[in-house]
Amino acid sequence: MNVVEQIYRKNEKRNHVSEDMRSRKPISMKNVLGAKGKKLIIEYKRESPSGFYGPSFSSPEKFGDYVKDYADAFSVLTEPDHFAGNFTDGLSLQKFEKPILMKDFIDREEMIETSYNCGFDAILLIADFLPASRMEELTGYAESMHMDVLAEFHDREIFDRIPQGKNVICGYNRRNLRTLKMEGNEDQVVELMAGHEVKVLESGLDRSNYRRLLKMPFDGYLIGSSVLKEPKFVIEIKKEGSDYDDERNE
Ligand SMILES: O=P(O)(O)OC[C@@H](O)[C@@H](O)c1c[nH]c2ccccc12
Repeated sequence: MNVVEQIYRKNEKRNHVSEDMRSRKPISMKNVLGAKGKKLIIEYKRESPSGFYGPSFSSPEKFGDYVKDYADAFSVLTEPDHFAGNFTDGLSLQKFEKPILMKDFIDREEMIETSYNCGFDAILLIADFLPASRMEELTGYAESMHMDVLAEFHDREIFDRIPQGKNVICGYNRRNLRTLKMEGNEDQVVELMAGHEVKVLESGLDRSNYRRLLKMPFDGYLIGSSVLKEPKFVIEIKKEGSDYDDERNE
């Protein structure tokens, strides 16, 4: 069983946050990413099973302070065992008034409630590990909580599990979460994703490929490791992305 399946199996033992700790109403990540120009979703994580460790920022708040002028949205890994995350990691980012995505292995309504109560604006649902029926149900539940969903996939064969919905953002993860290998097949999925208003490219964006990837018809780019290792790179990505500011990627 791979590490992601192990994580999902432990979900029933995850703590649930029932106290509402929000300091503001949800902000629509889909609206923010759907506006003109290339949008950056910058991610905070302390480590990952694919080998990342040692972010340049000692806390999500310090991370937010640095990237706030370049990020259009934040992403935070909250899974404790393999990413050293915590559901409360997003609280300190609310003050920046940008949408915050809870990156976790969500497969139940209770985790969406926890996400809302911990100040997040959007949740991640991974189609490679959830049946279409649960993708639909959990997307509907997030909508009832006024939250958006980043519905991501890697395996093109399961693309039809991605729901259409007014709160759905479609993401393509370049990393295969079953093997943890980076398999950037973005050229083959652009066509597939064309029916979604807001499209996000995730994982493995770095100095070797960012110019090429920014040219592609994605609205948002989810970037973690390369910026967490070298924070000033985010300034270069934002500048490169600004060359496309008058475009809306149809
Ligand atoms: O650190 P990277 O290669 O820039 O990747 C960020 C993000 O895309 C990645 O953390 C991610 C995308 N989808 C996920 C699902 C679960 C855990 C992690 C992820």
